[in-house]
Order: sequence, then C-alpha cells, then structure tokens
Amino acid sequence: MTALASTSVRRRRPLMWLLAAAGPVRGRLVLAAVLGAATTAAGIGLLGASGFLIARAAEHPGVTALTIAVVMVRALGVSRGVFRYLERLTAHDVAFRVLGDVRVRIYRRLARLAPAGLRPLRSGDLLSRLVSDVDSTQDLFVRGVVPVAAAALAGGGAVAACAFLLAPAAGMLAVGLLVAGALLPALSAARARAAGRRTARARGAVSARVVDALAGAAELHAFGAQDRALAAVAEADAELTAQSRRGALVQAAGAALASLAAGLTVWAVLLLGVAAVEDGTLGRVPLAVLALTALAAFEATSALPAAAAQLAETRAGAARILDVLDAPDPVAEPPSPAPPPEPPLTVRMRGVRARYTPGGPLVLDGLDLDLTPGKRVALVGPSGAGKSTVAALLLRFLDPAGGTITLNGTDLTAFASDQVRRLIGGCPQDPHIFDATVRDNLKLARPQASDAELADAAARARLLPWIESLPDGWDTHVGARGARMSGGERRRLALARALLADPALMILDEPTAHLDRPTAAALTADLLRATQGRTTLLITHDLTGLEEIDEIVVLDAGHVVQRGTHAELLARPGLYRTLWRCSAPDACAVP
Ligand SMILES: Nc1ncnc2c1ncn2[C@@H]1O[C@H](COP(=O)(O)OP(=O)(O)OP(=O)(O)O)[C@@H](O)[C@H]1O
Repeated sequence: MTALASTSVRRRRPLMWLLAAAGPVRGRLVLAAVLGAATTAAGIGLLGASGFLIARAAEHPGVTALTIAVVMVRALGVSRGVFRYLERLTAHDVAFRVLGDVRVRIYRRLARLAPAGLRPLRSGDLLSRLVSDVDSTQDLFVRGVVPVAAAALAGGGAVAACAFLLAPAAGMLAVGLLVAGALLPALSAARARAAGRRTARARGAVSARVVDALAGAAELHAFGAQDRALAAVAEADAELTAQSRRGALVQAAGAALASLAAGLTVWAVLLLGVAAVEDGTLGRVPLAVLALTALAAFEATSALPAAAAQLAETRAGAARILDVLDAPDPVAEPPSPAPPPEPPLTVRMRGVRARYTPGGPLVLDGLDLDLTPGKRVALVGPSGAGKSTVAALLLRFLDPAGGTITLNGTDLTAFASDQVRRLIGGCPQDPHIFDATVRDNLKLARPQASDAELADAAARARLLPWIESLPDGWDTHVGARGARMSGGERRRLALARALLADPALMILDEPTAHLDRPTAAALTADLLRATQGRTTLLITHDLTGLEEIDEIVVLDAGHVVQRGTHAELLARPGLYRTLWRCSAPDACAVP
C-alpha cells in the first residue's frame, strides 16, 4: 500500500466505483452489450446455418430446399461484421467517455490536494496514475462488461437452440460454457489479482525513477552518478517485466484452458449427437447443426479467462486512482464558508502551532504575528526555522495544530481555501515558470490583464527592459521551467506575476534565493519599492535591505526569538545580529 493509500479514510471497491462512473452512459453500455451479443449470435447462427447447408447439400435436394439457408448464411455473414463494427464503436465510445471523466475527476482532486496532500507521492508515480492507470480503466468496458454480457446472452441462446435438437447435448454445452466462461475467468482473476497489483505498483516505480533520472540528469552527470541511476531504472524495469510476464502467463494459461474446455465439450456434444443419430432420435443434418453451433458458442467465452486476468490490472489501476480521489483533504473545508472578507485585510496570528503529520513534531510553536494594512513584515531565521510553514498556514495549504489565525476578525478556517488564495498570494519559494511565452506566464496571474497592465507589472519588477530586448519580446518562449532565462529573470517574472495578481496580502517567500549578491541586492531594492504601501510578508534569510521593513520577526526552531526593526535588532545581541554578521560578504563573526 502506498503512503497515500495508507492515509485514505475509506476504501471503495475499485471496479464497482468504475462501473458507477459509467452511470451517465449506461444506455450506451447496454447497447454495446446487446450489439456484442448480436455479433456473437450472428457468428453462432452463421456456423449453424453453414452446417445445415453443407449437410443438406450432401443429400442432393432441389435448389429451393437450400435457398433459405443460403440467404441466412449471406445475411448472417454480413450482419456479423456490421454488428462487430457497431459494438466496437459503442463500447469504445463508453470507455473513452468514462476515461475522460475519470481524468477530469483525478485532475480536480490533484488541484485540491496540491501541494501539501501530494507529498507522499513521487511525481513519476503520480504521472503513472494519471496516464497508465487511467488508461487501463477502458479494459473494464471493452474487455470486461460488454464481452461478459454478450457471452451470457449469446451462450444462453446457443444452449436454448441446441436444446431443441438434443437436450443432453445442450446440457453438456451449458456445462462447458460455464467452465470456460465463468469458472476459468474466476480462477484467472484470482490468480492474477496479486500480479495485477504488483504490476501497477512496478509501473509506477519505473515511471518515478525515469522522471527522477531525467529531472536530475545534470546533477547525476555532475556527481558521476548516472550509471547508478540507470541501474536503478533497469532494476525497476526488470521488476515490471517479471510482474508483466507473470500476468501474461496467467492470461495464456486461462486462454489455453478455455480452448481445452471448448474442444472437450464439442467432442462430447458430437459423441452424444452421433449416439442420438444411431438411436434414430436425431437426423444427420441436425447433427451437423448441433456440432457447429456448439463449436461457435465458444467464440463468446474464449477471450473471457484472459480478459479476467487483464481486469486484475484494471482493478489495481482503479484502486490506485481511488487512492488519489479518496486521499483526505490536507485542510478541512468549511461546510458553509463565510463570505470573503473585504480588503483592506488585517491578519492576526495568535499562539499558532503547526505540524505536518498528526502526532509529528511541532514546526511552529506559539507564533504571534500581526499583518495590518500597508504594513511590511519580514520573517527571518535560519533554514528550517519554520518560515515557509507560516506561508503555508496563511495560504491554507496546512491547518494550524493550535492557536488562531483570523482575517478581519474571522477565523481563517471559516473561509473556503480558494477564497483565501484570492486574497492572499504572492511568490512561492520555488516559483514554477511554464514552458510558454513570457506573456502567457505573466497572464497566469490575471488572464484578462491588458498589455499596459502587463507592462506595468513587468516594469515594477524591473523585467521590462529584458523583455523588450528579446527579438520576440513578449512572445518569447522561455522553455521548460524557464530554462532560457537566468535565475534573476525567473525570480523577476515570478515577482511581476505576484504584482499583477495584486493580492490583499502579498507573501514573498525567499525572492532572492539562489541569486548572487549584487543581483539579490538589486532585486530586494526593487521589490521593496514595488511593495511600498502594500501589506507584505517577506520571508527571507537574506538580511540586506531590511532597514525599510516595519517589523522583523526572528524565528528559530519554530519559536519567535526576537522582533523589532532592523536598527533595534542590530542594537542588541541576539540571533538577528549573528545572522546579519554572518551575511556579511567576508565572514561569519561570533557576536
Ligand atoms: N511537508 C513537510 N512535511 C514534513 N515536514 C516538513 C514539511 N515541510 C517542512 N517541514 C519541516 O518543517 C520545518 C520547517 O520548515 P520550513 O520550510 O517552514 O522552514 P524554513 O524556515 O522556511 O526553511 P528554509 O529557509 O530552508 O526554506 C523543517 O524542520 C522542515 O523539515
């Protein structure tokens, strides 16, 4: 079971859930099953009519005696193809509609779970759930429901037809069809269930390792670790191959046993028929019809054992999708959210405590913070002090484990998280730059923004000169994760995006991370200018330029250890002064 699954509250039955997902198209599903039955029935009728035609022709009757059989053979031959085509069309239509619906549901759920609720999943494994597991759901309809329903209808019809000719033979046929169409598929499914789960898990592991190896290709080369990474991919791939082979073996064994059951049954029917001919209770022509009808009836069941084994993978895939759909919400949404507060916004945090896992360590313990309109507060402290956790709490990616956070006097948890994120926003620690144009990356914050507004935000983030220097200007493609931009340009683009969104409380999380000192200093100066008069929470461990900040709160191991202005904090010994001295270009001095 995955980490995500283990946190799941309730377990739904995967195939039942998938069937229920087809509810809106159940009419088409029934039509596909009827068309499948018609295809098989036409196949059985074709062979039965052919048997009649050949046997009767051998008796040299007049042509008129054969006319109806000839017409039937032609009609059944043609209609079988037409029915098959329509059945495929309808069954795939159902499968793709359900597949599209499941994809939308899983994507919506991911959007709600991200980022806090997705941490238990590796990105490659998530990709595998989104692609392979969702793809495998179509087998339930194309190889499961429709063939089973068709086999039941057509098989029942064949047994009934044979019963008219010779009852014991019909009984034998019914037993053979039950063995090939019910017993063997049930055994195959039971054998394949564990293999199906392991195959889906192994596919997720391969995907996770490949995505990891590709995303970290530069680091792997730099540290000469590419062979180890490739070996890990090969190992995961070998496991997937072994599991797939096990699944294929079960499928092949099921198919072989189904053929054996069909062969034995047809022989038994033939022997019973021959005995009946010798007794005089059955004519020679009906014997041919009986034997060929029995043979054709197995067309309906021959694929079922392999399909049942294949469905074990579908079941495992659907279970992995349910792990995501049923994962608990990272934050509790209020049943009836309070109306969003009107800006200007006052945010107060009192005695706030936070932890990432129930019963886990407190990463914030007793935080008090006031963010009043127009006030700029900087949250500083060593790495791991809990600074970004404050941002996660304010953005409702995480609910407090204690204490209160209020927006204009109302508890933050009374608002829907989407509403909160419309008022509180900014620039995350690791902003994502999309593989799109500069314009589209910026418009993400406000799709309706005019060119003038885009230019204004870019100018305030000091990005405009760079954009205007590009041959394609605003239409320049920046590459995956902004690969064609420098670190500073990426940060400025993220800042421009935040300025364009214009949230009532702007949170800037480490806006100067990974930049060299002159670039960081220039960016800090720019963002301080851009945020003048705005309610801003600046999270940083870079202490340059904080002279203009109204209040600096120093966090250490989840506790506030100091607060004041830059001048006040520098005037007395403490963590701030130590950090400030450490941030000097020459050395880290002890206070
Ligand atoms: N998703 C998470 N699950 C579990 N623990 C987490 C998670 N995110 C952060 N932590 C832990 O919470 C503590 C505070 O992390 P946080 O990211 O808030 O620190 P920070 O002060 O922002 O650090 P940095 O300056 O390095 O970004 C750390 O001990 C960290 O390991």
